[in-house]
Amino acid sequence: MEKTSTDASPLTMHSSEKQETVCIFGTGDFGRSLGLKMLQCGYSIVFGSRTPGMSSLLPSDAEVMSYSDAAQKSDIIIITIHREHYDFLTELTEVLKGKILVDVSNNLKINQYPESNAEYLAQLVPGTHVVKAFNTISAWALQSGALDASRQVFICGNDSKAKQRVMDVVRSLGLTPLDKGSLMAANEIENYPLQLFPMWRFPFYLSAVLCVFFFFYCVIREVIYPYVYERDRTFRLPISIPNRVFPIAALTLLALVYPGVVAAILQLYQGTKYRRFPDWLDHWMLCRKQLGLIALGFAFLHVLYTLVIPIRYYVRWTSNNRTITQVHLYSLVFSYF
Ligand SMILES: NC(=O)C1=CN([C@@H]2O[C@H](COP(=O)(O)OP(=O)(O)OC[C@H]3O[C@@H](n4cnc5c(N)ncnc54)[C@H](OP(=O)(O)O)[C@@H]3O)[C@@H](O)[C@H]2O)C=CC1
Ligand SMILES: [Fe+3]
Repeated sequence: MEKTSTDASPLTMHSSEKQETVCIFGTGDFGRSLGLKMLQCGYSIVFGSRTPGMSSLLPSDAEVMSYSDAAQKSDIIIITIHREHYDFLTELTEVLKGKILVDVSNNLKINQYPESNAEYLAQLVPGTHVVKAFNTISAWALQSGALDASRQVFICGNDSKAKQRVMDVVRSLGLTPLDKGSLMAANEIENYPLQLFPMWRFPFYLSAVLCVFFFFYCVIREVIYPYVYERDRTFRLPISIPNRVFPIAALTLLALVYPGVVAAILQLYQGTKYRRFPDWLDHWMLCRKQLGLIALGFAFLHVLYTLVIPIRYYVRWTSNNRTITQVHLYSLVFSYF
């Protein structure tokens, strides 16, 4: 296969000073994207591959060689290979001794394996310093530069020096490292990309409960209670009542955007601000933005519904007007005869 190249001139100002060599195992989607980004940031990249001569679409400035040759070129090796194919790394135990192995892998299911991929890698290749990183960054985002919302890179590992070096690499790529502690945290970090909008779940359930509660409250107050008066209820159920529910939900959610008061009371009660908040408060603090956005959504719906109601009144007015005109006309005609 012909080798296609991608231009990768360094983007960083001090790129000429850096030129540290980093090895990337695997020439798949993620390996290629990360390699290109690192080249642009001034690193020298050596790819390890099963088929060095066949690798296509790799940046032209990068070297490609066999896994064992590539491993000798750097003491940081980023393993962009799926966990199922890690077995062959045992053959490289000697070459990899003392090196920093960066595990970027993700799984297809939450808690797919008994141990995390990073811990499995550490058991498979003893004598190495395994650091978990980059798994929450997608190859697409690296390529397109669409990293605005996901600049955070969770990092964990048992060797603090190794972790620091990986954090330096992360920083130099314009990303933000977030130290999650020892390799025991790898399981949590690996499950993270599999959780669909984790911070939206609580605000979503809360707003659903609020809506249902106030909807039934309004139905009891405005439909069941005045039932005896036989009023027109067709318009109330889908329009008037939701339009009353939306602002209540919006204001309640907006009030919940400020858990800081609860946190401050708790700190006063505990007499210190250095103790960890309980999990429920921690989670509440973390999903403030989502609560605010849902509140905004409800406020928007309230505006829409409020605009719809006068239209309904206008339609009723015109139909009433037409009926009254016709009644007048008929009474005139009958009075004539
Ligand atoms: N794609 C993404 O957006 C992200 C991927 N990741 C993780 O990065 C890792 C790589 O993902 P991705 O690049 O998408 O996967 P690909 O399938 O595109 O690439 C995997 C690479 O692994 C190498 N490899 C080594 N041994 C084997 C083997 N026995 N069978 C097949 N391939 C082998 C191959 O490189 P070669 O042929 O050169 O040996 C292959 O190109 C995964 O662990 C994934 O979870 C993490 C975050 C995001
Ligand atoms: Fe209003």
